[in-house]
Amino acid sequence: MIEVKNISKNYRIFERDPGLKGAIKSLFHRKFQVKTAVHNVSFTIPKGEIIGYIGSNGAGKSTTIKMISGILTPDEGEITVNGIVPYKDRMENAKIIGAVFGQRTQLFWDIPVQESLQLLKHIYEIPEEQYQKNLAVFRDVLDLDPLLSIPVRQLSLGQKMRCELAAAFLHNPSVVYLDEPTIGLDASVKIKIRQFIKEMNKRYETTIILTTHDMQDIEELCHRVIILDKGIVIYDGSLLGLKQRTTFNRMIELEVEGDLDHFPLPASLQGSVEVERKDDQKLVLYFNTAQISVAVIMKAIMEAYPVVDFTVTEPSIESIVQEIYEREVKQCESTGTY
Ligand SMILES: Nc1ncnc2c1ncn2[C@@H]1O[C@H](COP(=O)(O)OP(=O)(O)OP(=O)(O)O)[C@@H](O)[C@H]1O
Repeated sequence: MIEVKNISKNYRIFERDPGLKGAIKSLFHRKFQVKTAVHNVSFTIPKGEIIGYIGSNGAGKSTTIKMISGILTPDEGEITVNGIVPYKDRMENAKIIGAVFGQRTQLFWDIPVQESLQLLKHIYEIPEEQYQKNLAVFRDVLDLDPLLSIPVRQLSLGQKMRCELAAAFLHNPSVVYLDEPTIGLDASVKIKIRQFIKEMNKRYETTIILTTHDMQDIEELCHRVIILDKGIVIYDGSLLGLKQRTTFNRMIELEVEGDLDHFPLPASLQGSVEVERKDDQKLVLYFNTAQISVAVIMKAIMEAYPVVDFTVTEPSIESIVQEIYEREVKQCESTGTY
């Protein structure tokens, strides 16, 4: 269980005038700006939950993860991970957590993966039986066999990520932080990695905090999402609830035979749907199922248009998150708060 109560973190960014004169001056008068990366953030994550911690670049996601994993100390507020205060008891905390930080590696660059995993076994004092059992699962789900004898520096990005995940879960941590685990990977590796995360969560009830810009990761892995914007939590709730918050929760893409100019929107749909014209034959209708059903729209459409093809889809989470950001910005502008 992770409990985060009212944490804030500011960074001091030192400023220096250009040139030698500036360098000498800065030795005596250090000017700095204060940047608030995380402001008054609170949440609780029960054991075994996978949460998506999302937000735009610079929103404060990594800073939060660094505080929960004990790398940084919050300026204000409190954190406990399974009862341990991570930044006070780093050694104890390290035993119960695992982490994958996008571009960094915890494997040893020049030695074969298998030997890196052996070293981690000794560092974490993993019993032989547990090590062999976990390795067997990782070899199977992450398809590690062809990679074990290769030094990390010779692996591709996707191959390295599969090994990083094995390293992060090797000691059966109860909490794992995954920072962009699928960034830059091709579709088949992404699928494999998501399967692995699901499998670990199910098998060992591992609590997982996932930061990602890939909304497919969120769709497939998380029931709950926390959205951060400029260091502040702007949404904490279910993925379903997030989808329901959007103005339009469905869209129908439509292709007609002939020119759309000859077919005005049926009067019964006016006011209930928003229309986007793609080209002479293609149209997208946006609407909310709380106001009007797909069946009512389709009946009116079939009567009014010579329909060739149609699809009913949900808007992407990316567009929903974008809408929530924009709503937040407008609210801040109208109240004068930022
Ligand atoms: N070491 C640092 N010194 C000064 N400012 C920092 C430092 N680390 C982060 N920041 C600033 O704090 C803010 C939050 O950064 P953070 O890395 O937590 O965001 P993020 O949500 O993880 O972004 P991204 O999605 O780009 O990784 C940003 O404005 C960033 O410039």
